[in-house]
This record gives sequence, structure tokens and C-alpha cells, in this order.
Amino acid sequence: MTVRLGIMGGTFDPIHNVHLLKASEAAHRLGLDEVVFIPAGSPWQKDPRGVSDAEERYAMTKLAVAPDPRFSASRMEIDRAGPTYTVDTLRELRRLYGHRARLYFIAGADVLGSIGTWHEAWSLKELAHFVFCSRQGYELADGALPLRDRVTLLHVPVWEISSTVIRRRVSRGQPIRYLVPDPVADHIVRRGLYRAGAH
Ligand SMILES: Nc1ncnc2c1ncn2[C@@H]1O[C@H](COP(=O)(O)OP(=O)(O)OP(=O)(O)O)[C@@H](O)[C@H]1O
Ligand SMILES: O=C(O)c1ccc[n+]([C@@H]2O[C@H](COP(=O)([O-])O)[C@@H](O)[C@H]2O)c1
Repeated sequence: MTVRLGIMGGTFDPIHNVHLLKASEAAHRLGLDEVVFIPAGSPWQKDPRGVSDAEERYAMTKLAVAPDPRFSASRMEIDRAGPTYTVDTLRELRRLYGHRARLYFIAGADVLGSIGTWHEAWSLKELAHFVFCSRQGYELADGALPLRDRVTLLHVPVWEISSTVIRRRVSRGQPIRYLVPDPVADHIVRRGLYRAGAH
């Protein structure tokens, strides 16, 4: 039997409810059996000074996915040394699953404009199908796509939450309940993440 495996890559600093909503919607619409959430170890296109410790981001990801039996969290990228390249992750998953899985990489519409800059971008389409979900402020169109034949554009209920907004709200002492799962909000408080001056 072939497993239809969704892959949610992200910095997840922190993971929030739209990440979960997107994964759930992609699973429903594309008939995915599982979705694995993979926090990036070293997101090389982001300033490392602005990115929280990988173990904290992984811990929050694990807490967030725990209630859904379709979802899991992987340490694959945080355990890999060096800059995090999606191409390496997809190759590793291909090695692990061989022909037993079909891979679906799920991303937001903002990624459409930058995927051409990813490491070995030209080989990505050989390794996985790409699913782009609508995101406020970004066009969901395949015009400039180098991956046109391996892409699904998915309209999902749009909700403008971002990790940046969550971090800002915490630093200002504003509530984040209902924007992130409760256990993630509790973890942020317990570990003192994102407080003003914490970075
Ligand atoms: N509100 C949203 N709508 C649609 N896609 C989203 C949304 N927020 C995040 N994503 C997507 O989720 C994936 C992981 O994103 P990431 O972990 O960088 O979260 P983020 O909220 O964009 O973070 P930051 O604000 O720190 O840049 C990316 O593919 C991104 O496009
Ligand atoms: O492979 C790359 O070069 C690459 C460059 C930028 C981002 N990505 C991946 O894209 C996903 C979303 O990234 P981000 O920065 O929006 O959190 C995450 O899985 C990253 O590892 C991958």
C-alpha cells in the first residue's frame, strides 16, 4: 500500500493554529494519510539571531500535533547539521519510504515567490508534489512557478496569523489564546519565550 504523506515544513517559532488548519485542510482535500511537521533546524534564509532555539520550537510542535492522530512531529531537520535544505529532507524521506510513500510538501502562498531561491530548487519537483495554500497578501497563482506540473493550489479559509504576530503579542503582554493551541501557549509562558528583551 502506498502512504500519502504530507510534509509541513516551517520554522514554527512558534507553531500556530493556521499551520494546523492548513495541514488538516490539505489532508482532507488530497486524501493524505499522515502529515509530518518538520521544524527547520537552521533556516538559512532567516537571521539566526531572530530564531528561537530548535529544541523549544520542536517541543512546541510536538505539543501542538499531539491531539491529532494523523499528525506527528519529526526531529529530522533539527538533528541534521548545517543549513536546513528541503531537498535533503525530501531525499531522506525518499530513502526511508522508497516507493511506499507519495510525498506532498505543504506551504503557504508566500513561498511561491521564493521557492526558486531554495537550495537545488530545480530538483525539488522530482522528489515531491507541492501544495500551496492561500495566504492573505499573496497571490495564489502558478504563473511564475518552476514546478508547474507537480503543484496543487489549495484555497483554504484565510486567516492572517503569523508567528511574527504571536511573538509580538507575547512581547507586549497581549493574549495569544485561540491563536495557538493551549499547551503551546502554556509552554511559551513556562519557558519565558518571546518576552520583551528575551532575544
Ligand atoms: N497565516 C498563514 N496562512 C497561510 N500559510 C501560512 C500562514 N502562516 C504560516 N504559513 C505557512 O506555514 C509555513 C511555515 O511558516 P513559518 O513557520 O515560517 O510561519 P510564519 O507564521 O510565516 O512565521 P514568521 O512570521 O516568523 O515568518 C510556510 O509555508 C508559510 O507560508
Ligand atoms: O531548501 C531551502 O533552501 C529552503 C529555503 C527556505 C525555506 N525552506 C523551507 O520552507 C519551509 C518554510 O520556511 P519558513 O522560512 O517560511 O519557515 C521550511 O520547511 C523551510 O525549511 C527551504
